[in-house]
Amino acid sequence: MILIIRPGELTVKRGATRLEMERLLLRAAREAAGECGGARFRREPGRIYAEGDVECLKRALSRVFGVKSVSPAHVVTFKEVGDIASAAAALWSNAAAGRKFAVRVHRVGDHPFTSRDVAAAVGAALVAAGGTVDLENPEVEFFVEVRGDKAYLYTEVVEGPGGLPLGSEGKVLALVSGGIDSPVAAWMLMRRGAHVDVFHCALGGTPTLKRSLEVIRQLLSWSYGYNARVIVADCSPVAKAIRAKVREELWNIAFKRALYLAAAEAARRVKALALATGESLGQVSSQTLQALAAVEKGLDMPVLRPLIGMDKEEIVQLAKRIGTYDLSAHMPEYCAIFSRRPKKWATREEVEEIDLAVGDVAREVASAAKVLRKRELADYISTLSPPTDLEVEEPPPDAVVVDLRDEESYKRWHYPGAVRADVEDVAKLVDKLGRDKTYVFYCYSGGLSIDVAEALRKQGIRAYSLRLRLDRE
Ligand SMILES: Nc1ncnc2c1ncn2[C@@H]1O[C@H](COP(=O)(O)OP(=O)(O)OP(=O)(O)O)[C@@H](O)[C@H]1O
Repeated sequence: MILIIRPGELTVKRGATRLEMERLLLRAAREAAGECGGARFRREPGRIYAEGDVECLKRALSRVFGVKSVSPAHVVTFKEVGDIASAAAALWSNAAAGRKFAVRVHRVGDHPFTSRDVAAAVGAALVAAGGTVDLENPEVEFFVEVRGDKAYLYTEVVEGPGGLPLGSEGKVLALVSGGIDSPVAAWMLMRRGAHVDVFHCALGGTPTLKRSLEVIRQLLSWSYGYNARVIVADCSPVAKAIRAKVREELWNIAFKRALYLAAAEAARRVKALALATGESLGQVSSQTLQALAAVEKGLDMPVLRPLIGMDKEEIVQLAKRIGTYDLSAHMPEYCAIFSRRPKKWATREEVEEIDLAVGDVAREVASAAKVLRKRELADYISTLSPPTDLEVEEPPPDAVVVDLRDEESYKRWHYPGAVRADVEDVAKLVDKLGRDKTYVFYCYSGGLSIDVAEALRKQGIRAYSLRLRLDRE
């Protein structure tokens, strides 16, 4: 058995561009094949063949950008059409017996016979085995590709991602949050051949960071042929500056602006030519045209938004294909700078005001950010754990105990003296009750309360997570 790899768009390129793209495709294919213990590759015009663990190679190579499709195939060296028909009969008689089938033939090169001759000979052999020809509505399709003195026989065509080989375009820095959209945006640019590095702005605690990095790891499992960089910035100083210096109605826009400024700084560090985000027009209030125009004002590099015209459902479908959807959909969402009454746009003066308040701190968090490589990510994630003294069995005396569960659960039972708050309102609660108090949080499983407590600690507030194990009834 052998794997046929069909390159996509690069086959319309010519000359040096084509050669370079083929080289990049092969480099990516070699890395993908590494997951299967390696492979031997052979090139022919318009085709690549791989030999090795073909089932495994099928899965790995159908995830390589620039690949249109792959097929595991049997190779037959023939002298005449009859050899192809006998090989087909040996392989497919059982599959054809009692079923409607079609034989599809493709032929490249000079032969004393036509494609139709091959189809007729193979068809006759399979009819003899008990099958019926039905070219319009077959239950099973048999493919034969004749090239030179070889015929490739296969039944399966697995679609690849298409696009262009990674590295055939320049470098982009993608802003990836761990939510559903931004990994899809990054993937779409990878598919167009860009080398994509990732910028992540960490706002919560260790559980959120771990999950976001898992999303990024899954995204970068597609980055064959490029050891992408992941830039992780601790953005709690940005959140703190926004809360202290910016009017609440502008918080959302201020955060986005700070993100863009930080990412632009990081992009200069890694020599990326453009930023990319997962914004799509009108999806949420901060994604109006006016808000997008405001947050990118004066940036000295383009902001690419590959999802701009897509519906949420289309984005979700792609996220499922990429494998990030399940990880993204279960992210706990703690946001230190969530406003319930956000402005949908900002004037030039307001953007200038925001820049004064957060510009320096945004650039600082980017300069201080940790830069990891794709291949180090798994080890790095496994080393992450929240501060050891974050979880307590009992609240310290005089602590404010905060229940982060829903109202009904709170009514049924709550820790004696606890107040209830939605996670979005925690920061406001702390502002109201005082930043000098001690806070103890609990939720259903401990994930969210650890996250909230850790995020508050980064802002200089004494905070803990109560070790309670409560089931959501
Ligand atoms: N913490 C973060 N780190 C890096 N980039 C971020 C972060 N938060 C948001 N972004 C970027 O800003 C874009 C818009 O964010 P916003 O929260 O408005 O939208 P979203 O639809 O929730 O996006 P996503 O599903 O990607 O989180 C995201 O798609 C992403 O590119």
